Parts: sequence; C-alpha cells; structure tokens
Amino acid sequence: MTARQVAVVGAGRMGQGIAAALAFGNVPVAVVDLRDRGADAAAYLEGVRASIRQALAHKVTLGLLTVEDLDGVTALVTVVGEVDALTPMAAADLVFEAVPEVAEVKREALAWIEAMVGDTVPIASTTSSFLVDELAGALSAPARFLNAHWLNPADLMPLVEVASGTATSPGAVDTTRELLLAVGKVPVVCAASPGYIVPRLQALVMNEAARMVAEGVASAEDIDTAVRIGFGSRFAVLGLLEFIDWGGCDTLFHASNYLSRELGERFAPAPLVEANMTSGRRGISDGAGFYDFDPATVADYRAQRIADFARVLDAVGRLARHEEFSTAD
Ligand SMILES: NC(=O)C1=CN([C@@H]2O[C@H](COP(=O)(O)OP(=O)(O)OC[C@H]3O[C@@H](n4cnc5c(N)ncnc54)[C@H](O)[C@@H]3O)[C@@H](O)[C@H]2O)C=CC1
Ligand SMILES: O=C(O)[C@@H](O)C(=O)[C@H](O)[C@@H](O)CO
Repeated sequence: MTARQVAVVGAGRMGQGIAAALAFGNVPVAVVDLRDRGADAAAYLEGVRASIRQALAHKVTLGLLTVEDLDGVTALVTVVGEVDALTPMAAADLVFEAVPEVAEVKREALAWIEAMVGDTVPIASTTSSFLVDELAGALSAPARFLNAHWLNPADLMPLVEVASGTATSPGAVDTTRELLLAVGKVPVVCAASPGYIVPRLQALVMNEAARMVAEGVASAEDIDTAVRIGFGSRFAVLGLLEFIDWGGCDTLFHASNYLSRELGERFAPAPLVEANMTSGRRGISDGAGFYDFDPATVADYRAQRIADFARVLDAVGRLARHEEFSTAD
C-alpha cells in the first residue's frame, strides 16, 4: 500500500523538516503538536507554519521549486494542535512520530498515535538512538511499528535509515520505503542496532575530531577543512567499504595496527578486515574484497568513479584545471 496522506506528530526541527520533505514530494501532510501550550498554542502553530513555508520558499531561491508551485506545495501542509488532530490522524495512512528524544515522552506519544489511527496504519518513530523494541511496548499492535531515522535537515538530506523491531511486519517497512522513494528519499534498511548506520559512524569521527582539537593536532578550522575537502568529497563518491577495496585491506590492516599501538585500542583493525586480507580479498588488486571486481570492467568502473569525483569537486569549487596554473618562464 502506498501512503497518500501522512501525519507527523511533533512540530520541532525534524517534524517540520519531514513535513516540508513530504509536501515538496506532493504528499499531503498534517503536522500535529501534542504539547499543551495553553494561551500560546495559536502563536506556536503559526510559527511552525511560517517556518515550513520559509523552508519551502528557500527551495524557490535554490531553483528547486518554481514560485508558481510554492503556494500549492505549502497548502499540502496543515498544522494543528491536539484538539484538532482527530480528522487528520484518522485520514493518515502513515504516521511519523517526531517528539523529543525522551523514552517516556515517545511512549506516551506512540500510545496516543495508535489510538488515533486505523488498525494497520504504520507508525514510524524518528528516534536517533532508541531501538524499535525499546519503544514497541507502548503499542498494542507492534507489527505496525518501525523506525525511520531521517537525517537533519530532513527536507534536503536524501538518506533515511529504516529499521525494524522483532515484531515489525514486512508490510509496514514496505509502505514506509515506498513513501520515502515516492518523495525522492533514499531509504536504506538496517538492523535495529544502536546508532543505525550514520550516527554510529559519525559519532566515531566526530569524537575523534574533538580529541584532535584537545591534543593540539590541528585547529578546529583546519580539521573541518580537511573533512570538507578531503574526507567529505571522497566519501560523497566512494562508500567506506568501497574505499577499503580501493586502498587495499592490507593497507588498512597495517595502518590500524600502527594507530592502535600509538593512539589506542579503538583503532584496532576489524576482524573482517583481517579476514579479507588473509583470504585473498584485499580489494581491487585481488579482484574481490567487500565487493567483487570483474577484470573485464574494472577499468571502466574506476574511470566512472574518477568522473564522479570530478563532478563532486567541481560542485564544491575545488576541481583544479590545468589552465589555472601559470607556466614556468
Ligand atoms: N535534531 C536532529 O538533528 C535529529 C533528531 N532526530 C530525532 O527526531 C526526533 C525529534 O527531534 P527534534 O525535532 O530535533 O526535536 P525538537 O525538540 O526540535 O522537536 C520536538 C517537538 O516536540 C514538542 N514537545 C516537547 N515536549 C513534548 C511532549 N512532552 N510531548 C509532545 N511533544 C513535545 C516540542 O515542543 C517540539 O515541537 C527525536 O527523536 C530526535 O532524536 C533524528 C535525526 C536528527
Ligand atoms: O545525522 C543526523 O542528522 C542525525 O543522525 C543526528 O544528528 C543525530 O541526532 C545523531 O547523530 C546524534 O548524535
């Protein structure tokens, strides 16, 4: 089943971003604020509407949406408080929960959502840390429950990490994936494992960057320049595991042993890195690694990736052209 009408419960940074992403993809969406705001409620809801409109208007400035379409897209978003939530919740065929990252608050919101929607409507949390099974107890029908971890800013970042719990039905995952694909997102399905994919990876490098500042290895500015120009542009093209295959598992294995001796156990080579090295799967040079490389097409594959690099570097204004360099007198 493809979701054609969505509700987002939670009207903060992520709730607004998700709503903007859905409307941008032509999907009607109701944003529901569950917090009791007393006399401030109307002003809060108006602020949320204005902020979503501003995010969509920014897309006009960026050339991603025509000015003629702005009003129509904005009109796909309704923003309501709990008192007016009955109709949009009953109409929703998928719900994203985006309340604060506090287990009790999430459980309360999930129980409320379940009571408001149809029996089989999938409910996706957007939690960036809790596992599906840790929250599923809030629902009487956990088969409909999963997590969809959007990246921030949700209206722009294409990746959404979709994770199931032990009770999640394949149908709930399929409906969520279909919706995400329909609005131009790139869903990846992963196990309900702490940190999913991106938060787990980035927690390691973000903490390492902070350690480097504390150790005086480099300034925050220089580390961030290195990340933007080196690390970031490279990994916009090559996946981490793909790059292991490019550089060779043996290179990573030896470097990791050296770093773990010098800097600490956290740099020790992963067992799979060692296993690939010793089983003749060092990467492109062996014709196999995390990926298999067909000798007949590997040259084309490399040329394609180099062309991809050039495009990414050009987009960030860092592609060197020969004509820029002065000739020796
Ligand atoms: N901020 C980020 O960069 C990312 C956040 N997430 C996840 O998205 C979810 C939402 O996070 P944000 O949008 O950043 O939070 P936020 O704080 O910006 O928004 C939460 C919304 O819930 C409301 N709220 C506060 N207390 C409440 C309560 N007791 N009951 C109901 N609503 C309440 C807030 O007023 C606000 O409207 C969290 O689970 C977070 O882990 C996921 C990816 C990135
Ligand atoms: O990458 C993202 O947008 C999110 O995963 C977050 O920033 C999370 O809140 C997470 O990484 C917490 O550290």
